Amino acid sequence: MAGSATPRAAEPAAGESAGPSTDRGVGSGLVAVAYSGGRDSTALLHATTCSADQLGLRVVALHIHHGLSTQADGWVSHAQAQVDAWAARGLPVTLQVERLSGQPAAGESTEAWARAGRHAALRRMAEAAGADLLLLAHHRRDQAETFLLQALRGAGAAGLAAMPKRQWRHGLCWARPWLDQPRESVEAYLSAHRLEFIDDDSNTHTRFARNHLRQAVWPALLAQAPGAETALARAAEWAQQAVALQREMAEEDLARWSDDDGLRQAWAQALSPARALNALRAWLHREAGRAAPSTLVQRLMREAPLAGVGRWPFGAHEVHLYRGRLRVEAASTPRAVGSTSSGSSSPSAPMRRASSPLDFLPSFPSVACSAAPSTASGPTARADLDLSQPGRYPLPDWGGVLEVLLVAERGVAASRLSKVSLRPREGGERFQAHERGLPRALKKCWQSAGIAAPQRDGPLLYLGDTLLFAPGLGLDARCIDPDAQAPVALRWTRGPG
Ligand SMILES: Nc1ncnc2c1ncn2[C@@H]1O[C@H](COP(=O)(O)OP(=O)(O)OP(=O)(O)O)[C@@H](O)[C@H]1O
Repeated sequence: MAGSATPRAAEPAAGESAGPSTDRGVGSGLVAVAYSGGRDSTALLHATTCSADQLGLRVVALHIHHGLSTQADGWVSHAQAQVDAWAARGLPVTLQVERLSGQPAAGESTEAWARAGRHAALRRMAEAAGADLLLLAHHRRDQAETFLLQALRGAGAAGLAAMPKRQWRHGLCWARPWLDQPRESVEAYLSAHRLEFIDDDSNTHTRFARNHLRQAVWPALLAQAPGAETALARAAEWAQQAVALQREMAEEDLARWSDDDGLRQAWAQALSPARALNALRAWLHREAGRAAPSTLVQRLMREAPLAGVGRWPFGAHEVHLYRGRLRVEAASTPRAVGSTSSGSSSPSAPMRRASSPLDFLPSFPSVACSAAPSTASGPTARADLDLSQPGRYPLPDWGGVLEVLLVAERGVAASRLSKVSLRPREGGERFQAHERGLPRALKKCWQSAGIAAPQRDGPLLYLGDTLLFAPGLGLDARCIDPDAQAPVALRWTRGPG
């Protein structure tokens, strides 16, 4: 494309080996181009139209009027005049315009609102026109900027992957044929063809992060590191490859650990922490149709593997844990905040009725199973127990089952549990919920965690004289060993073992 009169840039769009996707788009005989009237999309529309002419295809230019700028009507007129002029010269191009209605909600960024509205409108218009290939004029600088902006927001691999070259969404292939092209090539093409374009005043408005980056940060960066654009765009490609791998891995793991009934709770124990996290994130996305906030993902990783039942808010949805499976369901009211870790049904968890408390038991793989100590003589007596092997420990005298579960983090070394004392509550005990917190009265901890009296009903576990575990609350943070080789956690469930 650079400086040449040949509309080479459109060739990738029409003939690039994008597999059946691109072939199908061109096969419909119609190519759609998202045309703002600005520098880049003017060049792309021209190049595509010239290529289409040679290939016997038609082009529809799609222009979105965002209703944000007082100049937007003028941009529509410019776009129409440009397309009419090319059509008058016999080029196979027409224009479609759609005006967005509404405005950003309170607190919503104008840029994000405009992007979402524009994308929805482009999709509608391409579909109505009968095109299944839509070209966007992003180039390498745009890709580098997107990577940088995502990095500054602390994005993960998916965000750093920036924009894909092509992507099928709802039967439409969104393609960016110039994503590898430097901005200078687009400029050279414009001047070689003496093309006129609109200079959008919002591009000089530093209110938007991207524009600020373009005007203030980018020139300084290029002065220091001339190869920054290429390097950042390449980094985005690495991230795309990482994301593709993550997807493949998640598909494999979810095929094994999830089905129509939800995600099996044992997924977290069965997979490595990074893989379990990846599968969870993909599953939440699949179930809710949108990415889950990382706070929720982290929380589920921490709490869901150990909870008996639970609910975690997720926007208009809730993640429910019931009978060893996680499910994403529509949020119900009143909403319970947080999860419960007891195996008994709690008043705040009105899920499907369970015929017995055992129905709430998740199906963790038990590595070992040992019986209650023969010395146990009732819930009021003290007893020692060897809990150094993961597994289920039915304690009929206490009216429930203790489980030792392998966990990825926030556990205690199993080897420390060869002599654990079981004691009834005597009053005055202090429990520490968080590593950075302080020990507080056990009763207060139960109250603030919303643990109802029946769920507290079980043995307190001690290592020597140090409180190790309390029913409904889990491990005392003072016993958690961040460097434990095979960390385990404990869970108490009332009901017959
Ligand atoms: N109002 C619009 N109508 C149709 N397509 C648009 C519109 N705004 C942007 N696009 C499409 O999205 C691409 C990226 O837009 P963006 O505003 O991020 O970049 P840009 O560098 O300002 O692009 P341009 O120079 O083409 O306006 C554009 O090149 C164009 O293909």
